[in-house]
Amino acid sequence: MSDSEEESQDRQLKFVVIGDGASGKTSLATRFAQEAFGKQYKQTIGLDFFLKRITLPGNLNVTLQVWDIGGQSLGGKMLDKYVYGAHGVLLVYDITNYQSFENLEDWFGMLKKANEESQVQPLVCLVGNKIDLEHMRTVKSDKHQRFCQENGLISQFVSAKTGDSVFLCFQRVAAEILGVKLNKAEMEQSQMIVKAELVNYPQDEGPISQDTAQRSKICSIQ
Ligand SMILES: Nc1nc2c(ncn2[C@@H]2O[C@H](COP(=O)(O)OP(=O)(O)OP(=O)(O)O)[C@@H](O)[C@H]2O)c(=O)[nH]1
Repeated sequence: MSDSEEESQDRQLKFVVIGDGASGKTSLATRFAQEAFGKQYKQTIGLDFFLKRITLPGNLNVTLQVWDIGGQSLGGKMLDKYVYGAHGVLLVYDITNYQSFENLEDWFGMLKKANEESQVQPLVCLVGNKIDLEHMRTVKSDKHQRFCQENGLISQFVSAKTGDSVFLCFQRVAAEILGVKLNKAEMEQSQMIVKAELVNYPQDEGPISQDTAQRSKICSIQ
Protein backbone atom coordinates (compact mmCIF):
# COMPACT_ATOMS: atom_id res chain seq x y z
CA MET A 1 0.00 0.00 0.00
CA SER A 2 1.38 3.43 -0.93
CA ASP A 3 1.90 6.15 1.68
CA SER A 4 -0.94 8.26 0.34
CA GLU A 5 -3.35 5.33 0.47
CA GLU A 6 -2.32 4.69 4.04
CA GLU A 7 -2.81 8.34 4.97
CA SER A 8 -6.24 8.44 3.38
CA GLN A 9 -7.34 5.91 5.97
CA ASP A 10 -6.42 8.19 8.85
CA ARG A 11 -9.21 9.36 11.04
CA GLN A 12 -9.48 13.16 10.91
CA LEU A 13 -10.51 15.05 14.00
CA LYS A 14 -11.27 18.73 14.31
CA PHE A 15 -9.92 20.27 17.53
CA VAL A 16 -10.58 23.87 18.46
CA VAL A 17 -8.57 25.76 21.05
CA ILE A 18 -10.45 28.59 22.74
CA GLY A 19 -10.02 30.84 25.76
CA ASP A 20 -8.92 34.35 26.69
CA GLY A 21 -6.22 36.26 24.82
CA ALA A 22 -2.70 35.51 26.09
CA SER A 23 -3.77 32.34 27.94
CA GLY A 24 -1.36 30.41 25.69
CA LYS A 25 -3.51 28.82 22.95
CA THR A 26 -1.07 29.47 20.10
CA SER A 27 1.82 28.34 22.30
CA LEU A 28 -0.03 25.14 23.09
CA ALA A 29 -0.80 24.41 19.44
CA THR A 30 2.75 25.26 18.39
CA ARG A 31 4.25 23.11 21.14
CA PHE A 32 2.06 20.20 20.09
CA ALA A 33 2.37 20.48 16.31
CA GLN A 34 5.90 21.85 15.93
CA GLU A 35 7.54 21.10 19.27
CA ALA A 36 8.52 24.75 19.60
CA PHE A 37 7.85 27.65 21.97
CA GLY A 38 8.25 31.41 21.52
CA LYS A 39 8.42 33.83 24.43
CA GLN A 40 7.18 36.75 22.37
CA TYR A 41 3.41 37.36 22.48
CA LYS A 42 1.87 37.78 19.03
CA GLN A 43 -1.89 38.14 19.11
CA THR A 44 -3.82 35.76 16.85
CA ILE A 45 -6.18 37.67 14.60
CA GLY A 46 -9.06 35.43 13.56
CA LEU A 47 -7.60 31.96 13.55
CA ASP A 48 -4.61 29.77 12.69
CA PHE A 49 -4.48 26.12 11.65
CA PHE A 50 -2.13 23.32 12.57
CA LEU A 51 -2.09 19.72 11.39
CA LYS A 52 -0.50 16.88 13.29
CA ARG A 53 -0.64 13.14 12.81
CA ILE A 54 -0.51 10.99 15.91
CA THR A 55 -0.67 7.27 16.48
CA LEU A 56 -2.91 5.93 19.21
CA PRO A 57 -2.57 2.48 20.78
CA GLY A 58 -3.57 -0.27 18.36
CA ASN A 59 -1.65 1.49 15.56
CA LEU A 60 -4.54 3.85 14.96
CA ASN A 61 -3.36 6.85 12.95
CA VAL A 62 -5.26 10.05 13.56
CA THR A 63 -4.78 13.44 11.94
CA LEU A 64 -5.65 16.29 14.22
CA GLN A 65 -6.72 19.50 12.57
CA VAL A 66 -6.14 22.11 15.26
CA TRP A 67 -8.00 25.42 14.97
CA ASP A 68 -6.29 28.02 17.14
CA ILE A 69 -8.84 30.75 17.67
CA GLY A 70 -7.84 34.30 18.62
CA GLY A 71 -8.91 35.23 22.15
CA GLN A 72 -10.44 38.47 20.91
CA SER A 73 -13.02 36.53 18.88
CA LEU A 74 -15.42 36.14 21.84
CA GLY A 75 -18.56 38.01 20.88
CA GLY A 76 -17.45 38.15 17.23
CA LYS A 77 -19.66 37.01 14.36
CA MET A 78 -17.44 34.19 13.13
CA LEU A 79 -16.79 32.35 16.38
CA ASP A 80 -19.80 30.01 16.32
CA LYS A 81 -18.86 29.02 12.76
CA TYR A 82 -15.29 28.23 13.80
CA VAL A 83 -16.32 25.94 16.65
CA TYR A 84 -19.24 24.25 14.87
CA GLY A 85 -18.74 20.55 14.31
CA ALA A 86 -15.60 20.27 16.44
CA HIS A 87 -14.88 16.80 17.79
CA GLY A 88 -12.65 18.07 20.58
CA VAL A 89 -12.32 21.41 22.33
CA LEU A 90 -9.49 22.64 24.52
CA LEU A 91 -10.86 25.32 26.81
CA VAL A 92 -7.73 27.11 27.92
CA TYR A 93 -7.03 29.52 30.77
CA ASP A 94 -3.87 30.80 32.41
CA ILE A 95 -3.47 29.57 36.01
CA THR A 96 -1.78 32.87 36.93
CA ASN A 97 -4.64 35.01 35.56
CA TYR A 98 -7.89 34.73 37.51
CA GLN A 99 -9.85 36.70 34.93
CA SER A 100 -9.03 34.15 32.27
CA PHE A 101 -10.63 31.50 34.51
CA GLU A 102 -13.72 33.62 35.22
CA ASN A 103 -14.25 34.19 31.51
CA LEU A 104 -14.50 30.44 30.92
CA GLU A 105 -18.22 30.69 31.66
CA ASP A 106 -18.62 32.93 28.61
CA TRP A 107 -16.46 30.72 26.40
CA PHE A 108 -18.27 27.58 27.49
CA GLY A 109 -21.68 29.21 27.07
CA MET A 110 -20.79 30.28 23.54
CA LEU A 111 -19.59 26.75 22.75
CA LYS A 112 -22.80 25.11 23.94
CA LYS A 113 -24.91 27.58 21.99
CA ALA A 114 -22.87 27.18 18.80
CA ASN A 115 -23.24 23.41 18.89
CA GLU A 116 -26.92 23.32 19.89
CA GLU A 117 -27.98 22.13 16.48
CA SER A 118 -24.95 20.04 15.69
CA GLN A 119 -25.28 16.25 15.70
CA VAL A 120 -21.74 15.87 17.01
CA GLN A 121 -21.24 17.15 20.52
CA PRO A 122 -17.60 17.98 21.17
CA LEU A 123 -15.60 16.47 23.97
CA VAL A 124 -14.30 19.35 26.05
CA CYS A 125 -11.07 19.44 28.07
CA LEU A 126 -10.42 22.18 30.59
CA VAL A 127 -6.76 23.13 30.23
CA GLY A 128 -4.97 25.06 32.98
CA ASN A 129 -1.86 26.39 31.21
CA LYS A 130 1.46 27.86 32.48
CA ILE A 131 2.07 25.39 35.31
CA ASP A 132 5.76 26.27 35.06
CA LEU A 133 4.59 29.43 36.90
CA GLU A 134 3.10 27.47 39.82
CA HIS A 135 4.51 30.04 42.29
CA MET A 136 2.31 32.69 40.62
CA ARG A 137 -0.86 30.61 40.55
CA THR A 138 -4.06 32.54 41.34
CA VAL A 139 -6.60 29.88 40.33
CA LYS A 140 -6.74 27.14 42.95
CA SER A 141 -6.78 23.63 41.61
CA ASP A 142 -10.06 22.79 43.43
CA LYS A 143 -11.82 25.57 41.49
CA HIS A 144 -10.57 23.99 38.28
CA GLN A 145 -11.77 20.53 39.40
CA ARG A 146 -15.19 21.87 40.39
CA PHE A 147 -15.67 23.49 36.97
CA CYS A 148 -14.83 20.15 35.36
CA GLN A 149 -17.24 18.20 37.56
CA GLU A 150 -20.10 20.65 37.11
CA ASN A 151 -19.78 20.62 33.34
CA GLY A 152 -18.58 17.08 32.66
CA LEU A 153 -15.17 18.10 31.28
CA ILE A 154 -11.85 16.29 31.07
CA SER A 155 -9.23 17.99 33.22
CA GLN A 156 -5.62 18.72 32.32
CA PHE A 157 -2.83 20.99 33.57
CA VAL A 158 -0.05 21.80 31.12
CA SER A 159 2.85 24.07 30.36
CA ALA A 160 3.26 25.09 26.74
CA LYS A 161 6.62 26.52 27.76
CA THR A 162 8.22 23.33 29.09
CA GLY A 163 5.99 20.98 27.10
CA ASP A 164 4.74 19.34 30.28
CA SER A 165 1.64 17.21 29.47
CA VAL A 166 0.90 19.03 26.19
CA PHE A 167 1.05 15.93 24.00
CA LEU A 168 -0.81 13.97 26.65
CA CYS A 169 -3.61 16.53 26.62
CA PHE A 170 -4.28 16.23 22.87
CA GLN A 171 -3.75 12.47 22.98
CA ARG A 172 -6.22 11.95 25.85
CA VAL A 173 -8.97 13.89 24.09
CA ALA A 174 -8.41 12.10 20.76
CA ALA A 175 -8.36 8.70 22.50
CA GLU A 176 -11.57 9.45 24.40
CA ILE A 177 -13.35 10.60 21.22
CA LEU A 178 -12.37 7.41 19.40
CA GLY A 179 -13.07 5.15 22.37
CA VAL A 180 -9.43 4.11 22.74
CA LYS A 181 -8.19 3.32 26.23
CA LEU A 182 -4.77 4.65 27.23
CA ASN A 183 -3.03 2.63 29.90
CA LYS A 184 -0.97 4.14 32.70
CA ALA A 185 2.36 3.53 30.97
CA GLU A 186 1.18 5.23 27.78
CA MET A 187 -0.10 8.21 29.75
CA GLU A 188 3.15 8.54 31.67
CA GLN A 189 5.26 8.21 28.55
CA SER A 190 3.59 11.14 26.85
CA GLN A 191 3.42 13.24 29.98
CA MET A 192 6.60 15.17 30.08
CA ILE A 193 9.97 16.23 28.91
CA VAL A 194 11.45 18.51 31.55
CA LYS A 195 13.74 21.21 30.31
CA ALA A 196 15.38 22.99 33.21
CA GLU A 197 17.09 26.25 32.38
CA LEU A 198 20.04 27.12 34.59
CA VAL A 199 19.78 30.43 36.40
CA ASN A 200 22.88 32.68 36.32
CA TYR A 201 25.22 32.05 39.22
CA PRO A 202 25.76 35.01 41.58
CA GLN A 203 28.97 36.89 40.76
CA ASP A 204 30.65 36.10 44.10
CA GLU A 205 30.53 32.32 43.56
CA GLY A 206 33.67 32.53 41.48
CA PRO A 207 34.26 32.68 37.76
CA ILE A 208 32.80 30.08 35.41
CA SER A 209 34.78 29.51 32.28
CA GLN A 210 33.13 30.80 29.13
CA ASP A 211 33.21 27.30 27.69
CA THR A 212 31.31 25.71 30.62
CA ALA A 213 28.72 28.48 30.72
CA GLN A 214 27.92 28.03 27.06
CA ARG A 215 27.64 24.28 27.17
CA SER A 216 25.29 24.02 30.16
CA LYS A 217 22.38 26.32 29.45
CA ILE A 218 19.70 23.65 29.12
CA CYS A 219 19.40 20.36 30.89
CA SER A 220 16.91 17.82 29.50
CA ILE A 221 15.58 14.98 31.59
CA GLN A 222 13.36 12.41 29.90
N1 LIG B 1 5.57 30.93 31.37
C1 LIG B 1 4.75 30.55 30.38
N2 LIG B 1 4.39 31.42 29.43
C2 LIG B 1 3.56 30.99 28.45
C3 LIG B 1 3.05 29.67 28.41
N3 LIG B 1 2.23 29.56 27.34
C4 LIG B 1 2.25 30.76 26.73
N4 LIG B 1 3.04 31.61 27.40
C5 LIG B 1 3.30 33.03 27.04
O1 LIG B 1 2.06 33.72 27.15
C6 LIG B 1 1.97 34.72 26.10
C7 LIG B 1 0.70 34.49 25.31
O2 LIG B 1 0.79 33.27 24.62
P1 LIG B 1 -0.03 32.96 23.28
O3 LIG B 1 0.17 31.53 22.97
O4 LIG B 1 0.28 33.94 22.22
O5 LIG B 1 -1.53 33.24 23.80
P2 LIG B 1 -2.91 33.11 22.99
O6 LIG B 1 -3.89 32.51 23.95
O7 LIG B 1 -2.71 32.38 21.71
O8 LIG B 1 -3.28 34.63 22.74
P3 LIG B 1 -4.29 35.29 21.63
O9 LIG B 1 -3.63 35.12 20.29
O10 LIG B 1 -4.42 36.72 22.04
O11 LIG B 1 -5.60 34.56 21.72
C8 LIG B 1 3.25 34.61 25.27
O12 LIG B 1 4.18 35.57 25.73
C9 LIG B 1 3.75 33.18 25.58
O13 LIG B 1 5.16 33.08 25.47
C10 LIG B 1 3.45 28.76 29.45
O14 LIG B 1 3.08 27.59 29.52
N5 LIG B 1 4.30 29.28 30.41
